[in-house]
Amino acid sequence: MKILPARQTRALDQATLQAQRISSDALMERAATACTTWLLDELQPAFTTPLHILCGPGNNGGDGLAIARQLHAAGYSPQIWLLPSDRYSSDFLLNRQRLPPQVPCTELSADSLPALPAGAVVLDALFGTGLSRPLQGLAARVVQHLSQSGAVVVAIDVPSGLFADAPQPADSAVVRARYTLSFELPKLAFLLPQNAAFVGEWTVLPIGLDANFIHNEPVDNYFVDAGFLRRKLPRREKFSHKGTFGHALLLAGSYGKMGAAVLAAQACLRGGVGLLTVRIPAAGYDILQISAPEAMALPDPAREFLTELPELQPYAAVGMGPGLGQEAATAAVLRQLLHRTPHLPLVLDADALNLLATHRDLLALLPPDSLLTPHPKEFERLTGEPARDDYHRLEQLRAFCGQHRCYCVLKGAYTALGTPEGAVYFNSTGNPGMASGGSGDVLTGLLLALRADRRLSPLDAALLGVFAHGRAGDLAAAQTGEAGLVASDLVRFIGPALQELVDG
Ligand SMILES: NC(=O)C1=CN([C@@H]2O[C@H](COP(=O)(O)OP(=O)(O)OC[C@H]3O[C@@H](n4cnc5c(N)ncnc54)[C@H](O)[C@@H]3O)[C@@H](O)[C@H]2O)[C@@H](O)CC1
Ligand SMILES: Nc1ncnc2c1ncn2[C@@H]1O[C@H](COP(=O)(O)OP(=O)(O)O)[C@@H](O)[C@H]1O
Ligand SMILES: [K+]
Repeated sequence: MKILPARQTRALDQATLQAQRISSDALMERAATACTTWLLDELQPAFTTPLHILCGPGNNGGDGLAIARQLHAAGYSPQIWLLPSDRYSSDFLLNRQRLPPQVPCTELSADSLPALPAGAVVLDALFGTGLSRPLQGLAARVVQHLSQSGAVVVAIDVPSGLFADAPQPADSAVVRARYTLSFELPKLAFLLPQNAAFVGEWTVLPIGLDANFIHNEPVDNYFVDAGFLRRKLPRREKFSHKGTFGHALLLAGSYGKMGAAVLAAQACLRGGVGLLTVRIPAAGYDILQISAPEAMALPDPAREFLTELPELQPYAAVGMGPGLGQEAATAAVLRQLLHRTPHLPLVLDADALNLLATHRDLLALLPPDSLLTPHPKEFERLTGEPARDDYHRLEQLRAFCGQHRCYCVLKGAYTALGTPEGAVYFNSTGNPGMASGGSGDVLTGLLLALRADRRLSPLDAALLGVFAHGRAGDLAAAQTGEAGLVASDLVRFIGPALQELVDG
């Protein structure tokens, strides 16, 4: 799915009205119907549940008024609270008129705020994508009142006070929603950790906005769901052989961290690689041979960490990082690797990234289309500059990928894949059970397998790998629960997660 900024959302609205020859109030009615249906199906309020709808002066408020009318028609008794204004949108006014007289409608003021008992449901329809400045005065007071209550808050389109695609000043008033119902497409703000407390659980409600417009509109940001990846992972042809899927080389492990090498190796094997060779320090030889018998072991002469780069000629892709340590001799191996692989697909993670950050001249040697997989702290080391906020970090991601012509997987709840062209793809799979040691090593191994598969472009390999890794986490968590999920469980579910994506 594409992620449209607020200004493009308005153009999408207009394009829809023209293409479908409908009036703006008909579109508002669709939006309201989608929200009402969600409320009745998902929240299933009792007829006695207190239902309050807070309406602002624009079309977001118009949505709230239309929802109130629909809830009333369904037998509920919503109460409306209006934010006074000297300018209302025409569809707000139209829906104000359409409101049955039985629906109580009160103007908000500092002395007149709804009493909100715990368990009350409040629909926040104060402001949507038309927010042009932070909330102040009465609107801010209402938001504060709301956050002090124990009410279940459902934000319509976007929590009021939250900019859909830009940071707001610290300590601005923003509604803290339990649920956010967004129309047609997700908003960038939903995907950033700094907004989690405002957005709550978000859902996209399709309202039939113009698909042609969405298709043709250039964007910087995408949300990757299973539909987005359809037909990207080719099935295995009947007469394929191990050469078809590439021979990967993994450089990983050091004394005490051989598990990282094992996890990455197992994930690479489950990721469908044709052949895998693993370069481990000599002390890791038995460990690897026993825990990943399908892989070939190529022990380094040194016992505890890597000191020599093997011959690279046989390999289709090279991965380096999990459990490496940061010895000077290992940094020299990374340097040789970068010098000798101008055309080999590379996947760099963990200590390989930390070594890049401490030997910064190496960054200039990164072959084009290299794939880096930092978590936010590793990314900060790579850029050398702490991010001011999550939006700034995204700008850093675009700049870094552009400057180094690389793909960078910035790991997190919505892992963000940056491309050399400046696009960012947000992943939709995964769960907090994956926030434990070793999950990243599994991702590295899986990505290495997909980069060794010559049938896949660098972008598709990265998108598929990140998605399947999270999906493996979701499949595993369904069995183990989130707390009980460990990285080796991810390995077991890579196969099923990939199989779901196979074309045809
Ligand atoms: N294509 C879509 O996505 C659709 C959007 N609709 C709704 O329309 C909304 C957008 O409507 P509008 O463009 O009217 O915008 P809003 O309803 O968000 O508010 C705009 C009004 O609020 C004022 N305003 C902005 N920031 C303010 C602040 N901080 N303090 C006080 N006043 C402020 C503006 O001057 C303007 O009068 C969406 O969020 C959604 O709820 C639906 O009705 C139909 C379909
Ligand atoms: N809350 C979360 N929701 C979804 N995925 C998560 C969450 N926390 C962590 N992950 C995923 O788990 C992996 C953790 O990687 P990393 O931080 O490198 O861990 P490690 O170094 O322990 O292997 C990443 O792919 C990340 O996206
Ligand atoms: K809202």
